[in-house]
Amino acid sequence: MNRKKRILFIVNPISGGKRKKNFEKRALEDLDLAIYDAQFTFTEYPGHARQLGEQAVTDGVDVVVAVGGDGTINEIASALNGTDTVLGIVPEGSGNGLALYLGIPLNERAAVRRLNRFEDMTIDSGTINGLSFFNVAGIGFDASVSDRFANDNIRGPMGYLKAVLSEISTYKPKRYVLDIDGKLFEREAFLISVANSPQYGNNAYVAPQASVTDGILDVCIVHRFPLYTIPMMIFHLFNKTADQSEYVEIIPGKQIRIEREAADAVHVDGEPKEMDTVLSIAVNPGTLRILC
Ligand SMILES: Nc1ncnc2c1ncn2[C@@H]1O[C@H](COP(=O)(O)OP(=O)(O)OP(=O)(O)O)[C@@H](O)[C@H]1O
Repeated sequence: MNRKKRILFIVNPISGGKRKKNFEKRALEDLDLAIYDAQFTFTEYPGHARQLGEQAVTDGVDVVVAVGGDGTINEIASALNGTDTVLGIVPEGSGNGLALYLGIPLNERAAVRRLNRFEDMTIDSGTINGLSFFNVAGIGFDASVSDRFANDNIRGPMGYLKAVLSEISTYKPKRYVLDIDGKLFEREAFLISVANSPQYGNNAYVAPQASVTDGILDVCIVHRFPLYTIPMMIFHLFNKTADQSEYVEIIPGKQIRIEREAADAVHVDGEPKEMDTVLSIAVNPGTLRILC
């Protein structure tokens, strides 16, 4: 008989603006305890999920479930990346980009029941100046929005809407020099996103053709656009047609170097990080096992 799999749920008590009290009790109603031995823990501070994930790998836990958004997933996936430990997701974030792309239900009970299938796939990851990302990393307007969102007290999709509206009228495009697999591009850009998976979250598709299993990152450059085109830009974003906009250029690549005018914020799966002028980005094919 197969031994039961050890599964650890790491719950972020602030993601998505939901406290997740009694998560353990609810999850145990839906988890198949014939296949899983379950444990639960809550994060207490930023960075804690990564530490708990590293400990779980050391302890030989089979599945570590991120109960949170893309930031929580990033921390745990960074700990599991390159190991045999499998990531599970119960989406409880504000954007839930990776979960939406993988078709993981946003309903908590349905997401827990999905874990019982134990169907896994192996996905690519990216690195940006040594930090791993699994969904999307970006600079320019993107990073300013995630910085503002992180410092605000409203989470959930409304928090993102507020951050976008506060930034959009004042944000000025900046100049960048990009080297994508040896080809040079000089661009003035509103934002540059480097996408492993196609959407930021909330079904906003920045790079509709991106795939987490193709060994390639999609570099999405959004050029300066007139303010009157904003409704059209938003339409493209939510209609999976960003690649058809005249203001958007998408270049696939594996090794990417971006030089900026100054050190500034970068977002890594939606979490703002301060980084140097030069950004070195690469794809790492097939590094993370994930339940889908
Ligand atoms: N106990 C805690 N107190 C404060 N912050 C925490 C705690 N635990 C984790 N965090 C931080 O919470 C932040 C937000 O988490 P997460 O990204 O999962 O949710 P979200 O931003 O609401 O959703 P999404 O990323 O899907 O938009 C992360 O930066 C994480 O490090």
